[in-house]
Amino acid sequence: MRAAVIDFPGSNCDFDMYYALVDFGVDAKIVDADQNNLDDYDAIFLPGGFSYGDYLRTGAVARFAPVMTAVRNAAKAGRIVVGICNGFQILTEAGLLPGALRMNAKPGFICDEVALKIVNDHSRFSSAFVGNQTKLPIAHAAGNYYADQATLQSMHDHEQIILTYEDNPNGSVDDIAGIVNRQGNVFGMMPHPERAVDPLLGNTDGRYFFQSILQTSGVLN
Ligand SMILES: NC(=O)CC[C@H](N)C(=O)O
Repeated sequence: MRAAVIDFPGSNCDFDMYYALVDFGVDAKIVDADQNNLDDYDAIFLPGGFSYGDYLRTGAVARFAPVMTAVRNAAKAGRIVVGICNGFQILTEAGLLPGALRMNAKPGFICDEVALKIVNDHSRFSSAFVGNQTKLPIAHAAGNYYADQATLQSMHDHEQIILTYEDNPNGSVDDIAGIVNRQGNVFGMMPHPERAVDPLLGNTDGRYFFQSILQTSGVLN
């Protein structure tokens, strides 16, 4: 699998994502947000961070970066597009995922490890998780997911909610931590699987996320 990890000015999880992918044998490259061609890649990862300093609203500037036209085309073509934390915020701002990420209900940056429920265990991003519970790190000030009632109903109906918080840390509606688009190829979540891939990091549950993508893409058994 060839994967692009997009480096926006202010991204700070690009190397974590890059190393996690390389560790799984993925042919990963870090691609600058000024690039406008992603034709060479099977999967595109928008990493965490503070793109463009989180001005004017987190993800609101990044959605206009030159690379986003190529990200949209990849999404439309059914290729895998993943947004982690700031990447999730960018994908909602770009309209590639429904809803929005608002400031945490209790204002402040939360850096913690949280318990999560796997609500949908047969998506391309969650099929390798064992059981329906996991624990992953979070690190955000704007993780408060919001969507209106009609959107939420449609997401429930189409099994687009993949992960929820056991103990909601940020005020997200319906405890939502991670969602997929209707077509099943664009995914966003606030927790950081790339920070939980090695025993040295104290948690290896993030490996199930990468295994899910690679197994459902036919790269791993
Ligand atoms: N870890 C991150 O990606 C941070 C996300 C975002 N800038 C926030 O604070 O909400």
